[in-house]
Amino acid sequence: MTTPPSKPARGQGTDNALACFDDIAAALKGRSPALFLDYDGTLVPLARRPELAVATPRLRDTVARLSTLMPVAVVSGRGREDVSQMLGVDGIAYAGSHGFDIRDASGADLSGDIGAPYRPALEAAASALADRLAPIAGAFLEDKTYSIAIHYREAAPDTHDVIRAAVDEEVARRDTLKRTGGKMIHELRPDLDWDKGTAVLRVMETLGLTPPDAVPVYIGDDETDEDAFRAIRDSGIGIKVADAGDDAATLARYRLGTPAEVTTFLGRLADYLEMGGASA
Ligand SMILES: O=P(O)(O)OC[C@H]1O[C@H](O[C@H]2O[C@H](CO)[C@@H](O)[C@H](O)[C@H]2O)[C@H](O)[C@@H](O)[C@@H]1O
Repeated sequence: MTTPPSKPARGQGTDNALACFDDIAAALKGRSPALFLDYDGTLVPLARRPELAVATPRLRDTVARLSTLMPVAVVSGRGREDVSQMLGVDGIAYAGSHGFDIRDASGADLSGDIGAPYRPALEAAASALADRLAPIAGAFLEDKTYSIAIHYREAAPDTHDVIRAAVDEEVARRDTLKRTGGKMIHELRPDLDWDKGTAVLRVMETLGLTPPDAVPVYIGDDETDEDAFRAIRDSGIGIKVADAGDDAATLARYRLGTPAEVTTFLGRLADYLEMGGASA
């Protein structure tokens, strides 16, 4: 009788990236790494509300240090300006609204107006949902220009079905939008084949970074980060932030347990690159 495979199968995501640092270093040897970082749940722990998820000075210093050693981009579901202010590191690329709004390290626009035609539908849906959810304590909307988050972390559990139903109804009324999920949020965004994976590839292409000479390293924790893990699966290194008890399947190859562990990993990567470890 064959034993059924244990749950984390797709990309594995079970090997700790710190424990396997030498393997990762070996994969970077003689190549040009580019670093892509999710924000919430990856660089900072999740908090009750978006504005409470603040970056530590140690994280900020480490990302700034890395930005002098290789291209760095933050790829977030947040609005681009919001996430750049929350992290507070200049001279790196920021992709906001799940990649619908990308600026490179010099501030040049890499996404064009791809999301602009969807803005009226997003506004109308946000307005309708704001009215419908107003009576539900703890539910609130976050407008990220090219996506709208509907937060329910602080709403009573017995309201979650009502919130989900309202979101689904407003999406169903607008065939240009779709709903995606997240950690205690629903997201409305343009119904386009465009996601964090597209954003990563766009940044790589713009920087002239072509695998296998270049190797993207992506660190993320959420279901929208799976799009990025998929995009770099054959060319790069995916690291999922999840504790040991999280057995959700992932396309990432490695795992880190917490945002604190991510900061430690990033510091170790900076040490390694500063010592010229990746040079051929
Ligand atoms: O792609 P990310 O950078 O990870 O952004 C994903 C969403 O993160 C934020 O929401 C999440 O973090 C909040 C603060 O910790 C938390 O309260 C919420 O429950 C989480 O879902 C952000 O507010 C969203 O806009 C992002 O899409």
